[in-house]
Amino acid sequence: MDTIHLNEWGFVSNKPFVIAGPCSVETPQQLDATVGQLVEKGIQVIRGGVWKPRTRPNSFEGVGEIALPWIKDVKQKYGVKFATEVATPYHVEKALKFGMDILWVGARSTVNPFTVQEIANALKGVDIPVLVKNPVNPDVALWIGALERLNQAGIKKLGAIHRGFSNFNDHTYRNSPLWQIPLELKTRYPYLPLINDPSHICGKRDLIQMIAQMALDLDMEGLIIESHIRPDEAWSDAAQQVTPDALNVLLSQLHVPSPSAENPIFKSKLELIREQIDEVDRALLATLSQRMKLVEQAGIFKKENDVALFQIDRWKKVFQSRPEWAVQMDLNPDFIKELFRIIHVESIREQSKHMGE
Ligand SMILES: O=C(O)C(=O)C[C@]1(C(=O)O)C=C[C@@H](O)C=C1
Repeated sequence: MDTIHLNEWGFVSNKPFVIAGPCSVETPQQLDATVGQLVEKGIQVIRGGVWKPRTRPNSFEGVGEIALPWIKDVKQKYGVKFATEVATPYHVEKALKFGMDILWVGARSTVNPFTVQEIANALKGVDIPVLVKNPVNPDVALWIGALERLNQAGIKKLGAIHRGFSNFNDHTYRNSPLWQIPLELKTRYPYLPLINDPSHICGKRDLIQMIAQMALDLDMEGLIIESHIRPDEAWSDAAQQVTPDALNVLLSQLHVPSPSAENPIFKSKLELIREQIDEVDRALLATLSQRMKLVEQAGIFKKENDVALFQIDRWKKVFQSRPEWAVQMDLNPDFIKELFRIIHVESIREQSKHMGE
């Protein structure tokens, strides 16, 4: 993708790049008071939903385009940049007409290539930063596809927002963070700015600090956080919004690690540790290879005796004992469970190679 780095967007200097503001623009008074306080705390880029895609009908779906002149007014009054969500070409047209500075594509739009393409077409020839939220489902290809569509339409100031993924039974998060997905995106596109949205991941304000810190520890470039003058009275997402004061405290407590250290002592020590990791990984692979050879032998033996490959009783024992062993060795049992699940699939795949012989 042919993109322009965040530092060259013209208004981003600090790390993290912070976008804050209400979930929804509600009234001119709410907007003015919230933006006024945020500006006092040093926030220069405001977010605010005008059109809100809601899961259920009859929920508050944003005040709509009547908010656009209010936004124009606060932009002028406070000298801030403003970001909002667009989901249709009509939204794009209206947002551009009222001088919106940043647009974002929401998670429910990112899942639909037709919608993304329509938005991209409406943005042809426009030089505006566009941020693409991850799709609601953990599909990195769909996320990349949406970014590519916008990029091919000529949007170069492009960024991604990690807002978490829909889940069924996660009682901790509103949207599970599944950090491996944004990390995969970052691995493939290291220069694409990645902005974390702890408000939508958490769904409640007390976890925001922890998620925001995690995002910075993973070297994400920015944060988009919902802030409202009176969060409990907010017309949408009340539980996850924080006051501008609380936001200020939260931001001041965040620590921004440097992406890599130039200090030569640090570098040589890390190099030493990495050499040891290389050695251990080699031993790990040798052990895995040894295990696979035994599995292969077991497979041939089972085939000779016309016994099924999948041995449920044995497998249950393996699957139960390894996480127990893991605890004794200070390893996370859930990780080991997952690892052995993958190993078992590979064992069966390896053994089934011999089935036709
Ligand atoms: O014990 C066996 O029968 C094996 O083939 C080994 C193994 C394993 O990977 O541990 C593989 C497949 C079976 O379902 C159970 C266990």
